[in-house]
Amino acid sequence: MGRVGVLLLNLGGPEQPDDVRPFLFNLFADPEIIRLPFPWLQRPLAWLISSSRAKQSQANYQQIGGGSPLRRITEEQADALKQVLADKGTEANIYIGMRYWYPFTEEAVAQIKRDGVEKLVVLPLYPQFSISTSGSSFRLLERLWLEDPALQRIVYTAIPSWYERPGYSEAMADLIAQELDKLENPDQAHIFFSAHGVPVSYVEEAGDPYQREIEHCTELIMQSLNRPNPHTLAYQSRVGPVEWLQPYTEDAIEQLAQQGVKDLVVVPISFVSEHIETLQEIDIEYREIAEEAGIHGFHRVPALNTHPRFIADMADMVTEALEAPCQLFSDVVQPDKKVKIYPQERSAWGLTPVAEVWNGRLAMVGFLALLLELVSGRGPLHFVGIL
Ligand SMILES: C=CC1=C(C)c2cc3[nH]c(cc4nc(cc5[nH]c(cc1n2)c(C)c5CCC(=O)O)C(CCC(=O)O)=C4C)c(C)c3C=C
Ligand SMILES: [Fe+2]
Ligand SMILES: [Fe+2]
Repeated sequence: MGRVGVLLLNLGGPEQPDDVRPFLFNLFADPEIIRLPFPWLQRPLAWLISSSRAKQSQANYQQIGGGSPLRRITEEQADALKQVLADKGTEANIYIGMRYWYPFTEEAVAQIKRDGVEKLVVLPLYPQFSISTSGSSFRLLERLWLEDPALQRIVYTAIPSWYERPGYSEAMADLIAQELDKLENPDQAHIFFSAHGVPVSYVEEAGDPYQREIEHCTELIMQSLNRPNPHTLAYQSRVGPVEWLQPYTEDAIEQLAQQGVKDLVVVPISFVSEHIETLQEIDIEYREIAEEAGIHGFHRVPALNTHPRFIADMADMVTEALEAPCQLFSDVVQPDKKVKIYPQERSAWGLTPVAEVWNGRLAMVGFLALLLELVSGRGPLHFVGIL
């Protein structure tokens, strides 16, 4: 078959306090995370937001030991996957490509080239597709491939999302069942799926399939679980002033408290490893909200990490992908290609929706320029090298 590689894609996380600000800068400099009409504004804005957010974010990471455990857990997953693949007769090198921190995707791709990999499976560690996660990594890889003829010789296939695999929903159901069975009245507990949110505009304007996939995913897990418990889906980790997918996790918790729910079993479903948003946001912030609202039985289902059923399923997914027709980055970067990114209409004079959108954008640019100058003492023209 030739030399086989598996590239695991992930977000990355700061490993120590000093990493937090540059990590945040990398994240906000990504146009798939903040969608701006003017590319030149991306880096000044990323600098502004990362600078203003760094302190709070550092304090959050401090609550979980100072840094993210994401790299360590992803390396454990990679080792476990390599072993299970070898047991099945497939010798493969596993590479980790993080989007916003070490080991960066670019480093992983350079290593893949040095190792002479001939057949590559690109597997994002996000069960559901979002343009802000897997989509962003695929777009980066698409660019690296376009720029490098050596990479173009590698036969690769990219897996856009995989939450529908029975191995995944069974592993999730197993973890939920274990948590329920610790309770005095397991059937009365409310199962609370908390997915990472995205801005509504990603779904409604850019055609992100994320919300649809998350909703389908929770239904499949409930079917695998096959228990009578009521369940709710809500979205966490909102950032910034725009509207994100609703209901928001904090509001949904308060509503369930008002309905008299006593035991809440929280299931994080957008991600397969423990990270800041499970260990700090759910375990500390949302627990506090629940307790203040009167829910004293707050329980959290652990992330899959190296759950054997999950790792075995990942190994199956890799061997199946090696046999199946290849999916190129251009096929998976934006699944719903027919959707227009920005509202389009014929140009016309007057206060049309397009004019209103542009008025809003220009006002935002003016406001940000002012803010930038206030915080840094330097105007936006400095940042683009004009002054
Ligand atoms: C501002 C927009 C953001 C979007 C859209 C977004 C989508 C998104 N993110 C994850 C998973 C993770 N995000 C993590 C950290 C993180 N994400 C954002 C912003 C957006 N995410 C910020 C500002 C941060 C930094 C942390 C903070 O300051 O609050 C992480 C954590 C990595 C770690 O350090 O452990 C994960 C994981 C998904 C799945 C997703 C959309 C589907
Ligand atoms: Fe995020
Ligand atoms: Fe957060």
